[in-house]
Amino acid sequence: MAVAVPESLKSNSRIGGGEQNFTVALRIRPLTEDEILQGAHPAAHKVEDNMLVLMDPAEDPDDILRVNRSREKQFVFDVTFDGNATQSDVYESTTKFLIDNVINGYNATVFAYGATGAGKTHTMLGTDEDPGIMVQALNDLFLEMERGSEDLAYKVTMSYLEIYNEMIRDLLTPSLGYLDLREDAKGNVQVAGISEVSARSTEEVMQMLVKGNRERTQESTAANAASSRSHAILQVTVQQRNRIRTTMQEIRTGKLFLIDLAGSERAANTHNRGKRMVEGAHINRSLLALGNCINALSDKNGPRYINYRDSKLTRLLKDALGGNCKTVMIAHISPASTQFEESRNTLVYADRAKHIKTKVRRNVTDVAYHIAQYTNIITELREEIMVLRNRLQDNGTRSHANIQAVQSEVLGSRLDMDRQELTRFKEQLLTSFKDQMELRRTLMELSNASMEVSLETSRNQLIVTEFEANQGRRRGELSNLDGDNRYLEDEKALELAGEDGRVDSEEVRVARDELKVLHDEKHKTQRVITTVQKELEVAQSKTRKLAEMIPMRVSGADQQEVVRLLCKVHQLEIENLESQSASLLRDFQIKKKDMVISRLFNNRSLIDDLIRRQRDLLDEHSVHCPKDLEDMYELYHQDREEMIRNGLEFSAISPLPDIPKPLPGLMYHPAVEGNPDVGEKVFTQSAKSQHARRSQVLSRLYRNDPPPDNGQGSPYPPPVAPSRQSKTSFEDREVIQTNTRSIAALAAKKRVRANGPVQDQNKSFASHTNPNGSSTYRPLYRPHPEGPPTTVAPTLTTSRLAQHDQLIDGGIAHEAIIFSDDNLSQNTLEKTSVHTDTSLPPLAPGADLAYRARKHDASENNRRRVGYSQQYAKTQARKNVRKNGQRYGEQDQAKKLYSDDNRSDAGRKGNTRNRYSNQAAVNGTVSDSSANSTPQTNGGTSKTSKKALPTIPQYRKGTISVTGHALPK
Ligand SMILES: Nc1ncnc2c1ncn2[C@@H]1O[C@H](COP(=O)(O)OP(=O)(O)OP(=O)(O)O)[C@@H](O)[C@H]1O
Repeated sequence: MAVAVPESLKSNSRIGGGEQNFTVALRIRPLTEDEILQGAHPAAHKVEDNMLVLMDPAEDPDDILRVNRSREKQFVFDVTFDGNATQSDVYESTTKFLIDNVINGYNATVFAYGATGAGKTHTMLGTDEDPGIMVQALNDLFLEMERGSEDLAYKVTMSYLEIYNEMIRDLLTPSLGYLDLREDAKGNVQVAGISEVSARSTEEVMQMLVKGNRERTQESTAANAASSRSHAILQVTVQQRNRIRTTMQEIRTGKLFLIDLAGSERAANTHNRGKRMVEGAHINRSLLALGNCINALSDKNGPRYINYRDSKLTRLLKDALGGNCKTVMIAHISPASTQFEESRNTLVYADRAKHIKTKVRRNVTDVAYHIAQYTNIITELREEIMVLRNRLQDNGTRSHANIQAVQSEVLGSRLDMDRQELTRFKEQLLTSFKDQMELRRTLMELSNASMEVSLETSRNQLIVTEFEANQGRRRGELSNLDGDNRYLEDEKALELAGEDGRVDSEEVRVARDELKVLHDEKHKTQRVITTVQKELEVAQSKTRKLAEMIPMRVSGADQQEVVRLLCKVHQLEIENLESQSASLLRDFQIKKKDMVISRLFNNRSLIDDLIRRQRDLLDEHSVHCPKDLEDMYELYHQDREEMIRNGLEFSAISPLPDIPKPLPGLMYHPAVEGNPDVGEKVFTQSAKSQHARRSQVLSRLYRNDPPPDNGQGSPYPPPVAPSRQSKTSFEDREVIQTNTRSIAALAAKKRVRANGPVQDQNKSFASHTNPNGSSTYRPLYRPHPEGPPTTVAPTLTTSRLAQHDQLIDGGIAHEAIIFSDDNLSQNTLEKTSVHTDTSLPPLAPGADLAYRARKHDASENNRRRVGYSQQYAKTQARKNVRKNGQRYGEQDQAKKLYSDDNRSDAGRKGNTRNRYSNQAAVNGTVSDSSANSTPQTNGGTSKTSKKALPTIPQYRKGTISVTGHALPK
């Protein structure tokens, strides 16, 4: 049955000092079998937790003297236990709260009081199976100390003694005999020589307790089979001190006294005799002294003299009874009616004890160490410092290791983050690079498409302008026809004319339609290019920002190196793409230059026609030709002859018109008019005189100086208008340019001859010598994709080849071509005389590869460039030599060729046509326009001769080709 802690005990249970009342508890044991056999009945009854009623079993209703007295007596204590209370209940309510007080330096006493056989030993000592207060208190004490602060150190000592017949005996060391009580100057009573045994655990205390109990004097009496014949006192001293040593150290000393008193006994009940009776007398005397002390201490009139000295028991319990101690008295009674008197006496004593007050204070000793002790203290402190240092070092090492572990962990996580971030950045960067490259590639393809459109546009424009130029020629020729023939031709023209009056061939119509489509395509492509360029700028900006941000976000050197390499790879990809783009651009430029060359040749052809027509008009109308014009005619003839002599005849491509000889009286000497020999003499003047004359002409032309007097009094031509001057200058520059080309072409021809067949040296050309002595080279251009393989290939004369190469690779002329190409206006093109032949023969298989090989053979190109450079140097040297008036064999040869050519001409009119016809017949022209015609071998104004006009470059889908000529067998 659990017993609640009474309110009165709660104040005592608090840790602290001050005046405190005795705590009195009452325990009523159960009836024993003997008592029941004796017919006893319960006389004591617990009526409440703190109250009992004692019934007087001897009440006699007939006793008149006691009639007015109450049969029952009520007692109130702090707590009351009956026979149902357990050992634990009693301990919890009476003793447990004292443990903390003792540990903190307060004294406490628990003693069991009562008659013999009332159950004191049972409460205090108990049994092994049902331990009493001593065991439980010591057990709790050690547990509390273990739970105490680490800064506090405890020392527990115990002594166990008995007072038997007023003699003190050490139960732990019984051999010590009887011990005396001594009192120091402060009045503290101590047992001299008693052994104080240190205990470190509850087990040690229990072992000592068991050992001491074995030594305790117990005898069998009539009242108790195992009656304690002595007072047993267990003293447990707890010293508490701080672990930190200082010069002044506080030591708290708490003492716990657990006392099992011997029971008072009445001799009548115990039937003791002899020794037992003596023992009983001592017991009763000491208990009487205790009772007296209690009576004195509990006097309501205030404290009076307390005679502790009447017994050793009271002397030892001096502090417990009236001093510095928290005291708990557990009174024990038997409920048996047969023990009524003993029980009543006990209750009366206990009731008095309730009024006893004690003054409790903490037992604190401040220890001041002597200097002599300081050495030990210092040594101890040093040892402690060393221990602490080692501990710190261990902790430090552990901490250092921990820091390293944490650092490595942080580093690892950072590296992981870096790695993850790098992966993310890498993906972003690669995506950005990929987008950028896609855009660049798209831009390149669009640029290429734009170039293709441009080329295709030029090709169609060429077709149109050529056609229109031919129409112009034809109109001019018609104007020369007589009436009937003109009528017939007009009828034919009307038949061919469309609704708009324009006479377009099918090819021209297609070309015009394509031009419209190409015009739209050009603008459309340009718009797309603009859009893609903007997208590329955005992508570049994004990539730039990413590339700038990544090094700041990625800390590792390796990671940064990875990013740098990625950027480098991207840069290389860009360069690769740019080189591809540049290659495409070069191809495009070459194609455009080829086209420009073609246009220039056509332009030259137109100019030749113009000159011829003008000359015809001059002849027909016998117009006086000014001296400077005659000079220009002369220069024109010289250049032409030189080209012919050097194999730069344009007959196969753009034949020179049959220029009429200069009019007599101007260019020629009057004395030799009509005499070809004399005429020849004119052209066989010395190179020096030729050069001087040429220089004069050029000088005049460039400075627009007035022509010199011809000595015949002929008037100077009227002053040339600025526009006219300009035109003349342009034409003159053309002449100069042509002359320059001639020199380069001559050099090229010589080089070709020196190197043997071009096909061997240069895989792109096959050469053969034409019957007229000029070399014709067949370029191995790309085969027409729609045509079957054939042995027929287009041809290119040596002069064309040389001009082509020279223009492509040579200095000023090269640049001039580029600029003239870029600045070539539509009007200019329309004015250009072009002849086309749509029946291109397919090329031989592999020709394309050969052409490409030539284009991309850098070493070959370099070699050729070196050759051109050398040739250019030679040309310059020749010019210098000419300036010095030296004569060259080539000029003689040119004159001879020119003379031969003139002699073979049937006449000025139609001479050109004859030459075209002859050339076509020799070369076996197979153009559509001439395929069904019969080649003319003699002069005349036949239509066939017109159709056999010189071949010109023909462009197809951006690929250069040349109107074909059958290779000579
Ligand atoms: N609360 C109890 N419950 C059961 N039995 C008890 C109780 N108290 C005492 N007894 C029994 O009563 C008998 C006497 O008890 P105990 O020896 O403890 O008395 P005592 O007061 O110590 O006597 P004495 O003064 O002679 O030593 C014992 O046999 C004991 O087992």
